Order: sequence, then C-alpha cells, then structure tokens
Amino acid sequence: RAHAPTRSWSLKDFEMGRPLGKGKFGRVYMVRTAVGQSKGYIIALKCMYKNELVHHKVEKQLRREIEIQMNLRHPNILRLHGYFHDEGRVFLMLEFAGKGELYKLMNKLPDRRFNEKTAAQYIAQMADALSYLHSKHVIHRDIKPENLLLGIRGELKIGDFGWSVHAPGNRRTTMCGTLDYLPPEMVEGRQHGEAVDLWALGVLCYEFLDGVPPFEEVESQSMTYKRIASVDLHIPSHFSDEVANLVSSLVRKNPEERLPLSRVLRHPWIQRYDPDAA
Ligand SMILES: COc1ccc(C(=O)Nc2ccccc2)cc1NC(=O)CCSc1ncnc(N)c1Br
Repeated sequence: RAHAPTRSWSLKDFEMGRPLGKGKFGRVYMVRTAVGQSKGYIIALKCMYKNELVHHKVEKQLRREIEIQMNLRHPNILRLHGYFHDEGRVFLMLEFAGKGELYKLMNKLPDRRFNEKTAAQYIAQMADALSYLHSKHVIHRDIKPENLLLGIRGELKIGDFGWSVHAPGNRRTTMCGTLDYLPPEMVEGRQHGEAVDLWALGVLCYEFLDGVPPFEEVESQSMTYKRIASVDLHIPSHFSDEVANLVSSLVRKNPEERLPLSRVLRHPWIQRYDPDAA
C-alpha cells in the first residue's frame, strides 16, 4: 500500500504542487507522491517548523494527535496517512479534500446560509463522525466551520484536529480563535466530556441555517461568554419546527441533557432529508 506508515518517507518522494491554504502552525501544499513517470497519488502535505512547534509548546500535543489519528478510519474524518521529519521540519501526509474548505463555500452563499436539506446531510455526516470518535473515547473539542473540509463528492470531512483529546478532557493550554462554539462547562473552565461535541454540533447546525453562530457578539468576547453561560439562545423564525427542536435539544446547559448522537441520527429532521442516516 502506497501510504503504509511503516516505510519512511522524505521530501524527495513528492512532486510539489500549489499551496492549499491555512493550516495550524504551518503551510499545506497539494503534492503528488510518485515523482516522474507513474501516476502516483495526490495528497495534502502539511509542513511545520520544529522550532515553531517548540516555541508554542505543542510538540507533545502533536505527537499525541498523530498517535490518535493514525488509527482513525472514517469517510467523514480527514485521513492522516503518515508523517516524517527532516532536521528542521515535521511533515504530515494528509488526505486531500477535493472540494476544499467549507467556510470558503459558506462565504460564497447569500447570507452564508445552507438550505435545510444540505444542512441536515452535513449534520448527519458530522454526527456519524463524532459517534465514531466518541466510540474511541476521543473528544474533538473544536468543531466549527473553519475546521471542516469537503471531499470530492461534497461530503463533509472533519479536517483539522488542533485540540482533540482522550476523554475526559480538561484543557490546560489557553484557547485561541473563536469562542462561539464553546459550551458553558468549557467557558467556565470546568471538567468536560464528550458532550462538548454535542453542544458544538447544535451550534454548527444553527450557523449552517442562520449564517451566524447563536451567541455571536462581534463587539465583545465577554458578552459572548455571558450569552453562552446563560444559554441565551433565540431560534430564528425561519427555522422549521423540527430543526428548532433538534438545536434546542443539543444546545443545553446541562451536558447530560444534550441529545445523544444515536438520537440525533434518528431525529425526524435528519430522517426527513437523510433516511439512511442511522
Ligand atoms: C487530519 O488532518 C490534520 C491532522 C492534524 C493537523 C495538525 O496540524 N495538528 C497539529 C499540529 C501542531 C500541533 C498540534 C496538532 C492538521 C490536519 N489538517 C489540516 O491541517 C488541514 C489542511 S488544509 C487541507 N487539507 C486537505 N485537503 C484540503 N483541500 C485542504 Br485546504
């Protein structure tokens, strides 16, 4: 198998292609694995500088992530095929997602909204991927549009595992990026488990349909905190009753009360658009 992790790879095994876009701590390129004559494979090669990883104190987290991800196989989770390093850099051999970054597609839509059929298919795919991760006691903890990619058939792929941990988690390093997807137990720095991904799934569903996340306060982060902690959720009138019910069942203060993924996949709103989801 071309990507057998046992054989060691080096940069000379690849034909460099165009830059693909953002990546945590590094740049990502489209590359082809076979140099010269034979067809080879297109993959996404992520290049990170060791000294930058050391500077941000994330080398341990990267090792842990590689450990976790080398064993993950799911159609809605971007594959990590392998990794290698040279004296100054670490390289991740990633599956190439043929239709790119979801948030770029969202930004092209009028008011960034998907219709309910598309949103339901995406949420069903996310629920499928999350139940696979949770079955391996992995919490993603950073579900948001910026971390989602689209495969060549338009299927969603969880594409960037900057913060996945084995449950139960208790984040030590500070967060960067948006707070919009954090549940109350995380904004209050409490113990948290897999249910943080259920909250985020509800927030994601809301944003797919309304174009903005439910607790967004562009002006003030502290206001976003307060709205999350008090679950200050207002369901827009254009939401169907079924999806209003699904979002309200996931975006709950008490983690135990959030709808389990098995019930999400069987929810009437999902079943209406994706009957073979469960
Ligand atoms: C399984 O995917 C990952 C697994 C791990 C990490 C990572 O950096 N971890 C990490 C890095 C430093 C410290 C701690 C964790 C990142 C990714 N993924 C990515 O970086 C996505 C690159 S963008 C892209 N990829 C494919 N096809 C496209 N069309 C695009 Br656009």
